[in-house]
Amino acid sequence: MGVKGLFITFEGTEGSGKTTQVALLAQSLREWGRRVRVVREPGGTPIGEEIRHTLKHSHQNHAMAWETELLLMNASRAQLVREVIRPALAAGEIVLCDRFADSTIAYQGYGRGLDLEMVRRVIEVAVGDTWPDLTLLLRVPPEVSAERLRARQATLPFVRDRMEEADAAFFERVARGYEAIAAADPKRVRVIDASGSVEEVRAAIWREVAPLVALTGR
Ligand SMILES: Nc1ncnc2c1ncn2[C@@H]1O[C@H](COP(=O)(O)OP(=O)(O)O)[C@@H](O)[C@H]1O
Ligand SMILES: Cc1cn([C@H]2C[C@H](O)[C@@H](COP(=O)(O)OP(=O)(O)O)O2)c(=O)[nH]c1=O
Repeated sequence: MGVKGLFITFEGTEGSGKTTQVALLAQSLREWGRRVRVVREPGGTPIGEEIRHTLKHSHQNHAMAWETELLLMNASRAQLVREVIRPALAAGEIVLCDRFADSTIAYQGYGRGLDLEMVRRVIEVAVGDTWPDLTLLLRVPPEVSAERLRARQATLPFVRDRMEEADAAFFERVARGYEAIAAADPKRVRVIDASGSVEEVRAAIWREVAPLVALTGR
């Protein structure tokens, strides 16, 4: 039997540890002999990275409409799905994506307050039936992610930069959105307690991923 591709996405608020855990999971899977492709959103292709730049720097004029933001996120996604994700899956690779469609539902839908049905229709144009096999939602209390971001000395996330009323309420709505997404689709979306050490979180993720990988070959 041939080895089948697997599409795994990572979701969660800024500073929840997604980028750290994507890299660690990629390492574990490669040690297991699987071919792994790591991508991030927005971005992940030359066109997508240009769009990311636009999204990141348009805060300078505070002019971007939320619908524009929605469409740009999904323009980047449409390109990534067709240029990278589908070919990689067809070749039997495991694709790990640092944020995907659920980010749009959480940020543009719940966070910005755009109509959820409209948001879903736009996402559908971008992804078609290329939906993740598994989504790991890294859940941390807001004070933990804030502390991690301070430790990273991160520049503020660009969505927050562009938000004129950069308030905690926006991020509370995003977190609530993620909870609703997880509750609505518990089979695909697995909530990971990401407040522990890097190794603890890594082990919790591996417990979810290993059985799935074993099922898809090798
Ligand atoms: N479990 C953890 N405990 C403590 N610090 C962490 C943990 N996971 C990640 N970090 C650190 O927190 C910061 C944010 O992590 P990162 O992986 O970039 O998160 P995200 O991609 O979700 O924004 C980084 O400096 C990272 O080294
Ligand atoms: C993919 C995606 C990201 N975003 C936002 C979430 C983040 O604030 C930002 C991505 O910035 P990034 O620096 O990659 O965030 P992180 O540190 O969490 O990985 O874009 C959306 O609002 N909608 C989307 O569909």
